[in-house]
Amino acid sequence: MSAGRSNALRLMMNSAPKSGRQLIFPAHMAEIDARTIAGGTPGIVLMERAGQAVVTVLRGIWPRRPVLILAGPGNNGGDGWVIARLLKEAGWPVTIASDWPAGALKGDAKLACEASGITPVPLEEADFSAAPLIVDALFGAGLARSIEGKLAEVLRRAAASGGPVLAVDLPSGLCGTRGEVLGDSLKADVTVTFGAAKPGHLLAEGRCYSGQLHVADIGLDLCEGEEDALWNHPLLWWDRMPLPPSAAHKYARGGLLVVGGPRHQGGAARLTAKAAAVTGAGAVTLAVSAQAADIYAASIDAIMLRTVRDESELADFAASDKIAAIAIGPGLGTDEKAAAWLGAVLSAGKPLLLDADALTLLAKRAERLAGCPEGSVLTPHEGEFKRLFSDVSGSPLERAEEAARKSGQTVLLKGAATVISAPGKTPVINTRSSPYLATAGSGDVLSGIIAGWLAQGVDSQAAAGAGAWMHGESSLQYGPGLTADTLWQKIPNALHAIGARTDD
Ligand SMILES: NC(=O)C1=CN([C@@H]2O[C@H](COP(=O)(O)OP(=O)(O)OC[C@H]3O[C@@H](n4cnc5c(N)ncnc54)[C@H](OP(=O)(O)O)[C@@H]3O)[C@@H](O)[C@H]2O)[C@@H](O)CC1
Ligand SMILES: Nc1ncnc2c1ncn2[C@@H]1O[C@H](COP(=O)(O)OP(=O)(O)O)[C@@H](O)[C@H]1O
Ligand SMILES: [K+]
Repeated sequence: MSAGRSNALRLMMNSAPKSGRQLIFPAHMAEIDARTIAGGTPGIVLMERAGQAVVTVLRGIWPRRPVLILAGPGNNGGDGWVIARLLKEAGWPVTIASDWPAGALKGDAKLACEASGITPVPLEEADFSAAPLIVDALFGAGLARSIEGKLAEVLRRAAASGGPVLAVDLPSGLCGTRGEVLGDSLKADVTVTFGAAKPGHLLAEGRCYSGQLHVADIGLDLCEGEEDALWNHPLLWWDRMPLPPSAAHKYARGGLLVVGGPRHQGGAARLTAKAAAVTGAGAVTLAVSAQAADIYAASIDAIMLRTVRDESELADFAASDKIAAIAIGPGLGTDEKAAAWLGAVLSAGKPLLLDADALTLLAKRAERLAGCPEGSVLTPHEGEFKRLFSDVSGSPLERAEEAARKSGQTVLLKGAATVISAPGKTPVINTRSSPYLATAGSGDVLSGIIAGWLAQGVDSQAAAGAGAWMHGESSLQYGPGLTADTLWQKIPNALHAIGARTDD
């Protein structure tokens, strides 16, 4: 590793240790909890640390104000009782609403309730009229079924109060595994969770319900490598990315072939090609038919254009030494000719970035999926995913994993939270992104970034992880006004943000 690279990494290590990127399912976290207790840390000590962590975050955000704590029947409620006691000791006006007084509680939650010296009001009598700061400690990791009836009514009243909400561990009613709301839930402004974030904080409705997420270290016995998923960050892949050596020449930096389509769809492949070039592929060539060449040529400068007569000429070019990877799908079309061109690049044996129309074509002829060269990346959005893997169901995480298993390739399932799964590897969830990405053509730019890394010899999982992160980072740097045809211009900012530099 070069000195430049190691310095960049060291800087990142200081700001975000890799362990901070672990994602753990709630049921798995309960095992870690039990292991920690068996290792000599009493449960009540963990609960005390959890409560203390919440109070530290809470006091860092809000000045003293009335607090209403909703406490449930389990240990999530126990945390609520610790928070109540600590806030009361600090002189905050605290009310606790719970249908489970000390006599109805067990274990650490009972101890925490008794230690508080506070008598709860029943949930039905919780007074939200003054818009207090609401601490949601009803249910966390132990949510076992949908929230209904009286409990759902309390959550609705809390939501209607307009008071800010801090959720303890998980917003009550949010499934920590899948990110779905079970019955009802309460949107939090801030969530403080313990040990590691849960996939449910990021997936489906989880991101919106969890608000600003804080992960508190409470001394759980959590091992490196036991995570169920990883939360995307440059630390996961940056040490696998090449930096241009001083003696670089363009083909050594990676030759990428981008396959174009009909005249009227030229924009998509051009966006892919431009994004790949900015990402660092040294020589990007767009291959198009003679009929479409003038349209493509009209708005590319740094991208090379090559006209090909037919699929056999495309196959020859794809197989040449100058091509390290191939991107196909954006603007390809789905007619017979497009299918033949897809067949030509599938046989080249180079890592492929398969998106858009290429995925639709593959869905029509599923046997072709098995012929994809090793190290390829599939980037479906929800619609394409359903076409391609019609028999796969579950959360985005489960579906991406199953699709990677079935196809033997890295699958990146796009969405507000994007999931990247490679066969046999821990899946990665990307939430570094802006909703402004929901604009036509932004997926073509993502394809270009990933293909740009594939062309530089980066493995498919790292290329997809880096692609999702840089795409999102570019969108955040852009902000309002983002359109796909200018998004690629922010890619250099994303490269700078992750510390890319040369060896010098
Ligand atoms: N892991 C850690 O490291 C640490 C974890 N800590 C904390 O512990 C929390 C997990 O505690 P937990 O296991 O007691 O589960 P919790 O969320 O309180 O709920 C279980 C209770 O709720 C009930 N119930 C469930 N769903 C329901 C529904 N829909 N409607 C009605 N009732 C429902 C369920 O009833 P049952 O299903 O048994 O009938 C049971 O009584 C975790 O989130 C964190 O805050 C920290 O203290 C320390 C470190
Ligand atoms: N609400 C959102 N928040 C963050 N990213 C989003 C959101 N909606 C879409 N995206 C991202 O925008 C891109 C859209 O890609 P895609 O659906 O293929 O669009 P297109 O086909 O028009 O290029 C994906 O990378 C997706 O993850
Ligand atoms: K909660």
